Amino acid sequence: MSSPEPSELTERILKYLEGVEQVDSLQLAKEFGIEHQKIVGAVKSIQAHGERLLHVESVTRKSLELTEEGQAVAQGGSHEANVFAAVPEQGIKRTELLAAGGVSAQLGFSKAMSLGWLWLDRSVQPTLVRRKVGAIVDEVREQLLQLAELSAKDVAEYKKRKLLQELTIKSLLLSKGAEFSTTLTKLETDLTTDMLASGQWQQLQFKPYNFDALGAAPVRGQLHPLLKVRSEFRQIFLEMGFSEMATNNYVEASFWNFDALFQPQQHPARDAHDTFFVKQPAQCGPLPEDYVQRVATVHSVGGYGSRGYGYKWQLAEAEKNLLRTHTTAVSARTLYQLAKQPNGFKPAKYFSIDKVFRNEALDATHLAEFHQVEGVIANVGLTLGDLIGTLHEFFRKLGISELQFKPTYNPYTEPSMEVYCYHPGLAKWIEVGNSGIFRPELVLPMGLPPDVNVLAWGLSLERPTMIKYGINNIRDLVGPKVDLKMVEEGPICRLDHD
Ligand SMILES: N[C@@H](Cc1ccccc1)C(=O)O
Repeated sequence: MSSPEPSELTERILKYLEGVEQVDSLQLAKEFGIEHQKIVGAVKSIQAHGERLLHVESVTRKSLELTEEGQAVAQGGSHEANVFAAVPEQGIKRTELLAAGGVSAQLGFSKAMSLGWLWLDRSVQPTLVRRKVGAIVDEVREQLLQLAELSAKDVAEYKKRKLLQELTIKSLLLSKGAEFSTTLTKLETDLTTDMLASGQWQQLQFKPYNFDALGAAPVRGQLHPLLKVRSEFRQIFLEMGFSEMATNNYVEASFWNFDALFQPQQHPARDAHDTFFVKQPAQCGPLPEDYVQRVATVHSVGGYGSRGYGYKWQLAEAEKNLLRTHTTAVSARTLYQLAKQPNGFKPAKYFSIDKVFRNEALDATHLAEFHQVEGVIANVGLTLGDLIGTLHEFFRKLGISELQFKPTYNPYTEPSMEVYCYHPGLAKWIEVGNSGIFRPELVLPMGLPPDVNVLAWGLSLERPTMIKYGINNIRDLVGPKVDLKMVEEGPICRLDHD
């Protein structure tokens, strides 16, 4: 289809109208070979020149059309006629008759039976389908070929059989107005100082304001999907009464990242393969001495009912600066602060969502930096049941209601559980988090009362974001290869929480 300039089209429409009484916009579209929508647009712009040029009336018509199946029947015959035609003189086994034709053959067979065209000969084994009449008239086909002559009852019947459909067609009926003309004066869109000074404005015609027009989209910043999902998580924690921990330090002492969490100094995770150690400053500032002493003791000789690891704990190892490998380092410092409150212990619920760093092999789902979401609850007498209940509530707010737990090992929690959820899209259980109850070797040296238990769980922010935004490769979400259009046009995130 050609698409002439809009102004060309408006004049073409007016010229056409000059020679006729009236014309329908659909008819024009057909004659000009142009999309109907374009004709409607051109009529609208003619109307902008005033109401007296062109008379426009909206018309709505209903029209009957064959559906795809209806067209097939009109061309190749009805299902029942085709089934009839497929029955040979000597009869045919029913299964054989129906084998090729699928659903339509089934349908055609029952129709042909009820019309009395076919009968079942049970005097032979196996039963045969035979013709009951010599010849038939395919009325359905004939009627579909002559839609105009259908009775209302037939129309209803064929609509039910999905052979016919009724369409509503809207168009514009055009005729000449009182001030009809085949040429349009160009309408001015701006009133200039020149027009005012020369007095020319008095002769000019101005285009009316279009208050319905959409304005130009303002240029604005856009939040990255990770930030959008982060604010949803934050909202959920806040609704559950958690307060946010201060995570604004990527550099952490090994002490808080590992030692305070009862991870022995020879633990493989501390190895330079997994951890980015900081060269400068390589050592952290002063650590709380008496607490460090209690941590040293519990690692080397035990205490609080534990035998410890039985190795020589070294301060120099704990003082090494690193990029934190998990947000649990922040949880450790926050719990130590909680234990030190001058007015005694008060129950607390904390959360954090921030960046962590690991020296890992990079692939489609792993980068050297990512975000963790972590929740911590400290209260008297908490149990594993409380942890499971809280996880159910937390994940339900994320729109995940089916959870399973699998025992696992973390140096800092006992018992520890991996959290799995059923992903209906992937039709399998996927791991969504890790959790546990902090060990006595961790909370007691901090100074928390012995009857207080601390529950905690963690998950990554990237994984739910990738699932939510349908991103398969983490490099499409983070890093230099990210398509900024994805960020600009990405929808807001709504987790289905209640
Ligand atoms: N720190 C753990 C997550 C976790 C947090 C709290 C309790 C248990 C596990 C991780 O990095 O995977």
